[in-house]
Amino acid sequence: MKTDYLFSGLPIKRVEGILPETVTDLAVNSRTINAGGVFVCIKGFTVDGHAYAQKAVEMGARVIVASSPIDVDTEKVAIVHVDDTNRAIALLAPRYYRYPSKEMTMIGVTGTNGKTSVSNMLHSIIRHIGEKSAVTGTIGFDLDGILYETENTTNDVLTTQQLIRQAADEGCTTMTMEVSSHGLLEGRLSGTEFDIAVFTNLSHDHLDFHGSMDNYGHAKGLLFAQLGQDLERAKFGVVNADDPWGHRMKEMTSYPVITFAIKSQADFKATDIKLGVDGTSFHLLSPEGEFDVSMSLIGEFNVYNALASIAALYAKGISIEKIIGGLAIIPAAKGRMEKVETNLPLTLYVDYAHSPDAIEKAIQAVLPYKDADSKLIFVIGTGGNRDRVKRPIMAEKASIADYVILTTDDPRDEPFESILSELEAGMQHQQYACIGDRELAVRHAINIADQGDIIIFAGKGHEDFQIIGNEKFPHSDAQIALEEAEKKFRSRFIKN
Ligand SMILES: CC(=O)N[C@H]1[C@@H](OP(=O)(O)OP(=O)(O)OC[C@H]2O[C@@H](n3ccc(=O)[nH]c3=O)[C@H](O)[C@@H]2O)O[C@H](CO)[C@@H](O)[C@@H]1O[C@H](C)C(=O)N[C@@H](C)C(=O)N[C@H](CCC(=O)O)C(=O)O
Ligand SMILES: Nc1ncnc2c1ncn2[C@@H]1O[C@H](COP(=O)(O)OP(=O)(O)OP(=O)(O)O)[C@@H](O)[C@H]1O
Repeated sequence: MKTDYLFSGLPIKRVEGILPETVTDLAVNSRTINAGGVFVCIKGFTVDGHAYAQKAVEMGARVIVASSPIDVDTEKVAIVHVDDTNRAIALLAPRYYRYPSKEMTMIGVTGTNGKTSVSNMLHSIIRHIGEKSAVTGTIGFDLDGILYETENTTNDVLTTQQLIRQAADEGCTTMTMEVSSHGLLEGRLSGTEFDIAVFTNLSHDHLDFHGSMDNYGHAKGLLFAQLGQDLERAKFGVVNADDPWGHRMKEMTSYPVITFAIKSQADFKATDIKLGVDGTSFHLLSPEGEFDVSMSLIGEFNVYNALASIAALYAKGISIEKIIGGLAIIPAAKGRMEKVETNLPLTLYVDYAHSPDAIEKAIQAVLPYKDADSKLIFVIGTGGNRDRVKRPIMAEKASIADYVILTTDDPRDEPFESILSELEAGMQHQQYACIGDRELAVRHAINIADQGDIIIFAGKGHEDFQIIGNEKFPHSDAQIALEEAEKKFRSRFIKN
């Protein structure tokens, strides 16, 4: 790319050395920059990228963008001095990738719970009707059926633009992105033009980062504010009218807002909801008339997720018949109330609930189907060195289950004892155990289970690791549970 073009529009304080005519890469990581590239030094939470400028030069960088003094040989490399490198990369990244979000319908999904579930519903339905689609989020980057690992739910601004470019070049008509409040506040979405912004709900989470619910809600609202003011373009907000924050989101955009709800008046409303053990059906009231909807996903929370998806795809211009045709056949997102296949006499679910509201919703999804003489066992852990205020509230919600096993979910550097005692403070009954080692906690759940019991392993979802210290160790709730259950139940209950 022509260097002049890349840097036009960037407020530059001064340039040292000679800028090359063209550059071949744009990077924020000295370890992966290609020769001939521009390295932007980012001050992170852990290290300062300015310390890696020399390494980037050794890798072949031709230009360094910096906001602090750096020690490199300006015979070999040009230094572009700016005030703020975070703002610089936010301007450079979309330009370098040629503003790719303008080439597709971009859908952003935000909210405390349901982002992954709704994003994957949208992606699956779009693919079902025969269009190419991409989605990024907690599970990774799914480029029309091929999954790539990513670091964050909402990636850094450079990765984001690179993934959008990949999706556009692949011919995707739509890209759906899970939008985290961290991502919005840190400007990771700069240069991403969304067409549809979806808000699922807001409840207690991440208060260690945001400080208050008001700040947290405001951060989510940035997605709606960032729809912009170019009212010539057809853009839409989609909000949950049953959530008090739905109205606040509506105030943050000038674009039309479509509402969905179960309890309140809304454009898309579910009535006559039938929650089954193997699926859900409801009657849909919509601006296009009434429809019967059925799907294999369980729990009332998935009715909300389905309504959000129907409203967003309606905003994109897809017919409601086609949308509900797709909904009828889609599987649960990986690790979201996902049933573990087994012919042993137990029902096992792996779930990603790690906020108080999600815990309550996950338990309520199965409680009605439990036999009177069987138990619902709930295994729940929380992360170390993160939001401590939510711990007792998580245990309080988990107490709806008959038996609760309190454990850890990425303890990091925090001792098991402090995590467990803060969880334990919220327990509402005595039927529980505290077991810090998650593997032992999963085995204990199987060992206290009787035939016919239901166990939900919550918090890890799709993840196949446990972070202890700074290291990721392989860990799968489903695999450990099946192994233990085979030992315990196979000989006892399965004849032949
Ligand atoms: C606290 C936080 O936001 N951390 C993010 C941040 O990491 P960091 O600031 O520690 O980065 P750093 O290691 O200091 O590096 C600074 C710079 O030096 C560069 N560097 C570093 C080393 C080197 O050898 N060479 C080099 O050039 C790095 O590439 C980077 O440009 O920048 C990284 C790259 O973009 C992110 O992956 C990382 O997210 C971490 C993994 C994280 O846990 N973030 C959480 C708080 C988060 O953002 N979560 C939300 C989801 C929340 C939800 O559940 O809803 C999310 O969107 O993921
Ligand atoms: N609409 C919803 N309302 C409340 N709880 C939900 C909803 N959808 C899913 N859940 C519960 O929350 C858990 C997490 O769901 P999901 O991964 O879709 O949310 P998320 O917003 O992507 O979460 P995260 O930000 O942690 O990745 C699920 O496993 C389920 O237990």
